[in-house]
Parts: sequence; C-alpha cells; structure tokens
Amino acid sequence: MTTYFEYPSVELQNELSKIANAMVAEGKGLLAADESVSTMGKRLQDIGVENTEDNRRAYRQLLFTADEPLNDRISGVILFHETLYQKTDDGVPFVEILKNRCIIPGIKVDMGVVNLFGSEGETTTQGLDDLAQRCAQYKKDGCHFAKWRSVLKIGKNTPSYQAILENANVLARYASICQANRIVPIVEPEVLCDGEHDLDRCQKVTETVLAAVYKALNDHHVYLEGTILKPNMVTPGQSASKKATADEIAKATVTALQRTVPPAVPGIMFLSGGQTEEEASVNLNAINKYNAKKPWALSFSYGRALQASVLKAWQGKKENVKTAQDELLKRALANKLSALGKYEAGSVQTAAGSQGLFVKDHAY
Ligand SMILES: O=C(COP(=O)(O)O)[C@@H](O)[C@H](O)[C@H](O)COP(=O)(O)O
Repeated sequence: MTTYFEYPSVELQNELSKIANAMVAEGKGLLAADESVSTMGKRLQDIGVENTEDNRRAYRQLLFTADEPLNDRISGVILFHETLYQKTDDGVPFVEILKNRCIIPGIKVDMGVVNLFGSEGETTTQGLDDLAQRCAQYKKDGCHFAKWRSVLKIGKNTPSYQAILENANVLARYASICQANRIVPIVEPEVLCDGEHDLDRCQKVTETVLAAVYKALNDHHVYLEGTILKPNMVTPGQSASKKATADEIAKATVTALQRTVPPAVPGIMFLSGGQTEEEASVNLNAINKYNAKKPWALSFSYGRALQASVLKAWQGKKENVKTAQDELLKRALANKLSALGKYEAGSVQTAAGSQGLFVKDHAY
C-alpha cells in the first residue's frame, strides 16, 4: 500500500473549504430541488398538474423567488440539469436569481441507480463516465457544489459487502472528480428507511456504511474540509412495530456520526427520507440539542420535507403562488431554528406538516 500522494493546492483547498463552510453557515441549510423529470412528474401528478417543462419551470420559479427571509434560511439550492438553464417569466436565469440572493447554486450530477448483479435488489449509482467534463461546465455555469446519492437497503442479508464497498468507492470517485473541478461534493449514502428493522439495526448499518465511505474517501485522497455529508438520520424502519422518540433518534444518530465522521468534515446536512415535514424539523432540533461532542455543523438538505406544503398550497395556480411561497418560508424557518436547536415542536404550522411523505419501494 503506497502512502505517497499530493494534497490539493492550497488555493484549491481554500476555495473548497470556503464553499463548504458557506453551505453550513449558522442557521442555514439546503433546499433540495433536484427532482429529475420523472420524480417531479410524481409530485405534480399528486396536485393534478401536468408534467411539462414549463410547469416545472413555473414551480421552481415559485421556490426561488420567495420573499427575502429565504436568504437567511437557505444557503444553497440543489438543482437538476434542466432547472440550471431555465429562466424566470422575465427572462432572468434562475442561477442569477440565486446568486443575487447569496444562495449558492448546486447541481445533482448522478444519473440514477442500476441493479448490482447477483445482489438481493441492491444498487449502485451511475454517472462517472463524463463527470469531469460535466463538472467543469457546471462550474463555469455557476454551480459550486454537487450532489450524488447512493442508496443502501436494510434487509435480512443487506446491505451486502458488495453494495457497501461499491457505493463507498463510487462516492469517493465522484467526490475526487468534483474537487478536481473546484466543486464541493455532497456525499450522500442514503440508508433507506423501508423495512421493519429497529433503531439499533439502523444505527449499526449506518455506522458500517459511513465507516466504509470515509475509508474510500481517504483512499481517493478527497480533501474532507471541502466536502459535505448528507446522511439519513438513524430511525427505526417505516414498518417497525416500535417507534422511536426524537431524543432516541438524536442519540442514535449523533453516536453513529461520532464513531465514523472525522471532525475535518465541516458539515452534515441530513436528508428527510420520508419523514413528515414536522418530524424532520423536530428530529433535527433534537440532534442539535443532544448534549455530546459534535464537531460538525448539523443542518438540513431537505427535498420532500421542505416542499410538501408548498406543492399542496400551490396546486399549479398563479393566484396561489404567494401562499405557497409563504409555506416554504415557514418550513425553512422551522428548519433554521432546528439547525440552531431552538425549534419548539408545533410552533410552525404548514399545509402538509404532518402528512406522511414516505414512498414505499420508491424507484430512485
Ligand atoms: O437527496 C434528496 C433528499 O430528498 P428528501 O429530503 O429525502 O426528500 C433529494 O435531493 C432527492 O434526491 C430528490 O428530491 C429526488 O429526486 P430524484 O433523484 O429521485 O429524481
């Protein structure tokens, strides 16, 4: 095993860590608005809106032009390729709107999952082939961070060694390619919440997966100070007979992270993974309040848990845009407070606050 390698130049290190730290600025988190065309189609179908390019554009315009308090609650937005090149009704590129609000544009760069040969329905994530060229172009076009999601499933025999190793390695290759192109990688190994497993099993799987991810990142000489981790919270499976309290989730989550994530990582920004909007806020708050060593910022990078109420209020109608934007601002405020450990459960009421957002066997 060779131990000779080069660190990135000081200039590159500074650029990457500056971006990563801005993403986890105190009391701010990410809006994950990177739904691909088909996922967005499902969201729009739920509110009876046709999945056309212009409807997707109108919806993203609604999100990005919400009133001024958004700037203080959201540090960055994860975009989908199509959205990056879309414009407002007045012809202003979305990326300009975000930049002018000091909200950092980011981009989803993975190309979805495929089955692993011989596995029990496990997957790896594709998209490495032309990733360097795409990252170089995205950087020119205004994106400063990227997202890549790997998916791990808890079952009797899963996640397997094959899936853990493969996904850790693919995440590390992705992260190194992003950094070579001056883009901060969000490393997202999502342990799905499908299943009957208990809190303890989820904690053990999460620890094992994260340990493999950080070994692979080290093997690929990834500069940790210029990365963000986007993990699942440690929760019992959606079909578990015993539910867990927010305090139990906080303890299990922080313990798993303490055991596996180096302090060099500036921030951990959780996915919501099917939790209700309110659960995602309450659990993040409990994580931040949990009294233990926590050397990283702990914040949010929510998709469904920031958008369910917005979609419900919007219904595709122009006259509902303002109300829908207010829903986004309220949910972003709740999560801002949670990132600071100051959220009072139930103090923010939104249109779909307690609506279940879990999608069983969701095909990513
Ligand atoms: O990582 C994410 C977290 O979403 P979540 O909070 O779990 O709803 C999102 O960015 C999702 O990746 C995105 O909404 C899903 O889009 P697809 O990749 O499924 O199209």
